[in-house]
Amino acid sequence: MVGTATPRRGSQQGLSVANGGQDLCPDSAPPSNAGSECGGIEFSREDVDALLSEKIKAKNKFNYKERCENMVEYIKRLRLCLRWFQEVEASYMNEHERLTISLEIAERRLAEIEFSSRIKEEELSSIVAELSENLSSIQEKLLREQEDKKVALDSLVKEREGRLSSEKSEASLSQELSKAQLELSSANERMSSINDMYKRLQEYNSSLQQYNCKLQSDLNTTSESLQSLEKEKATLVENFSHLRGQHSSLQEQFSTIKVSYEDASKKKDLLDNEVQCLRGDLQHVREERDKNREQVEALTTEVVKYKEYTGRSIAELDNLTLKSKDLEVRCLSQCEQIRTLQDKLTIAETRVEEYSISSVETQAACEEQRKLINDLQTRLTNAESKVIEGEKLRKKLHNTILELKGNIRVFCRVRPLLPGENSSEDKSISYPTSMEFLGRGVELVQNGQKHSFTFDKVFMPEASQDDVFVEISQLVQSALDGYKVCVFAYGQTGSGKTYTMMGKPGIPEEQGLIPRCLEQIFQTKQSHQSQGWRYEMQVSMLEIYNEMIRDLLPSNRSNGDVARIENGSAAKQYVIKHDPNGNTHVSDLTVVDVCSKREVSYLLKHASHSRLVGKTQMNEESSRSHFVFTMRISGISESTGQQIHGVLNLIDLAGSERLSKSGSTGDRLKETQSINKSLSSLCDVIFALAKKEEYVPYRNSKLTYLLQPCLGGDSKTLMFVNISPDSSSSGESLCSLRFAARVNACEIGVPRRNMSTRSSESRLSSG
Ligand SMILES: Nc1ncnc2c1ncn2[C@@H]1O[C@H](COP(=O)(O)OP(=O)(O)OP(=O)(O)O)[C@@H](O)[C@H]1O
Repeated sequence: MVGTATPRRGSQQGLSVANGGQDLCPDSAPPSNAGSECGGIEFSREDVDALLSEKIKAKNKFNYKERCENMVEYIKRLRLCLRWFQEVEASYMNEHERLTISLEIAERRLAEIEFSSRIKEEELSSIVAELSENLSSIQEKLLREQEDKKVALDSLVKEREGRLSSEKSEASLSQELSKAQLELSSANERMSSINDMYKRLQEYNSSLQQYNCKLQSDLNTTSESLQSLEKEKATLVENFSHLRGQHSSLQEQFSTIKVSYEDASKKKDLLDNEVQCLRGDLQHVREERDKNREQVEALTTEVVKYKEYTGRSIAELDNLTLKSKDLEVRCLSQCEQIRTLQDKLTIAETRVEEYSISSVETQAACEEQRKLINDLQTRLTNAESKVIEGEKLRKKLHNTILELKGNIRVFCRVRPLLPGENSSEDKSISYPTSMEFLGRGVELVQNGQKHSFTFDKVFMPEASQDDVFVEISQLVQSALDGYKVCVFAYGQTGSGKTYTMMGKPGIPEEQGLIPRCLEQIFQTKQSHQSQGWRYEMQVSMLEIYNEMIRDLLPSNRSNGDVARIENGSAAKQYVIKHDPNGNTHVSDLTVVDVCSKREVSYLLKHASHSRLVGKTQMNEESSRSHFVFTMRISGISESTGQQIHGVLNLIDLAGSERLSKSGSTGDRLKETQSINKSLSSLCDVIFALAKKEEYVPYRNSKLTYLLQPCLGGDSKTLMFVNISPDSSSSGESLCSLRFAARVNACEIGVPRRNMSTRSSESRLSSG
């Protein structure tokens, strides 16, 4: 740009020189290199000045012609210069325009820069203000720091002093440090030993887990062997009764054989006597015959003598002949007699022989029978002792199984959908099918979230009343063995607690646990009688309604009582007491001696009519109270003098329900609140037991106080958690399942068998 602007200035001066000094031009000689200068694009002012001065110098040196030619040449050159100037001007104009545009752009940019600089300026001014503020605060800080510094200096002095003292203490600390290091090393050693112990404990833990698995498998094998033992016991008992039958029939056979043997021996004696007589007779007849023979011989010799000496008279001879004939006849008859007697004798002898053979045979048979009887008796005693041993083993195994399973066990029962409940909705309850959780797991979906639970047993809706009872029959046996047993049903209202405990009256297949337990108890009572056991049973039934106890058995009850209770006024005050043996007594409660299932069924019917039920939105016949059925069993073995005292508590709790859902008002609301309060007290007790807390709030409700020995004592307890499959109840079901899971995790005391060997019979104490 500088290069193009400079020629413009030079050309202006050049033109003025050319116009003003036209007379000068001819004098001036054109420079030898002018053409090249004009044709060049670069033409500076200095060049033009030099040209003019050359022309002035050359003014006087050339003549006019030359000057003209020079002038023409010079003009040509000037023209060229002019063209060049024009071109330069055009380019200048272009350049000018370009510059103007770029100037505009630059101006715009300048404006922008100015704007941004103004903003920046403002920012800067604010920063400056801020900085000035900072400065003032820094100055303040500085002042403060100076003050602090002073203080610090003072403290430095003090610190120095302190340092001196700390140096002293450092020495002592270093000693302590060395001690601490020693301690640290010992602690490290301890730590390593603890780590070792930890590893060992982990190993131990894994071995325990293995042991646990082994125990589980043992448990399975034990339960299998228990089952096989049960079967063996049943076959043994069968054999036993069969042997008994055989024994009695053999005894009968033996006695008939004995009688026939005695008859035979009597007959033999008679025959022996007869033979003896016959022998005597035979001897007598033989002697007579011999005598007669001798007589005949003597007579024949006499006859011969007479014949020789015919001097005798013919009459005498005839007489003698007659005599001899008579004697011969007698002799013949006697011979006949002897023959018949001999025949008789041989017959009698053969009969005697026969009888003696048969009596020997009978004796042998008798001996055999005796041996058989002895054998049977030893087998019988063996079988009896085997049965007793088997029974003992069964009890032991059963108790071991229960101990392994835990003394408080939880069974979950899901009832089927009832008519009117929505079966088309997504199912909220499912059951895992893996081998590990089969029959023990239940899964509940609530608000799209799945909750899994495991219990000792889960009964699906298809489970029958019998399937449920089979699982608890061992517990009933425990009550007969002298244990305290408690079975209770917990769950939301309408979830099937009463159905589980009582069942449907009048339909044998739908009988609940209580009637089935009674059947088992009375059947066992009957079968144990043959083993020498005698039992006494007593029952009591009560309900807890609005935190008050009501006696449900007839003798203590009248309609007036009910009215008074229902009005909440002067009701009988039943007091719950626990004795040191863990037995519970309720004062004034009716306790009835019972001998048969029929008697208890009658009492149960009476009690279920007396029980307070009401209609709620959730259940047509909702139990509004906790029902407690208690059976005390005392047994004595006549052979060993052993005594047992068992208790069976079967409890149907009132259903938990949400006030909002139940739609209760008035008295029903009061009932619901009372039910929920006692159930929450039950939860509190279970939670305290689960956490192994020192204080367990049993006394917070009548229910928990009554159940104290079952929950925290030495009894065998089973809880049923009843669940409704209806998805609209999933919230309540989740609460129930959570509570049941806590109960399942609880550890209560070891169950104790109430057994003694006193010979004197003692009556049960009545509550
Ligand atoms: N397993 C089952 N099979 C068939 N029906 C059942 C079953 N369980 C419960 N039911 C029926 O469901 C209904 C409610 O049962 P139930 O009265 O036993 O409930 P609940 O839990 O005792 O209620 P609440 O606490 O209100 O007394 C009854 O009609 C009962 O017959």
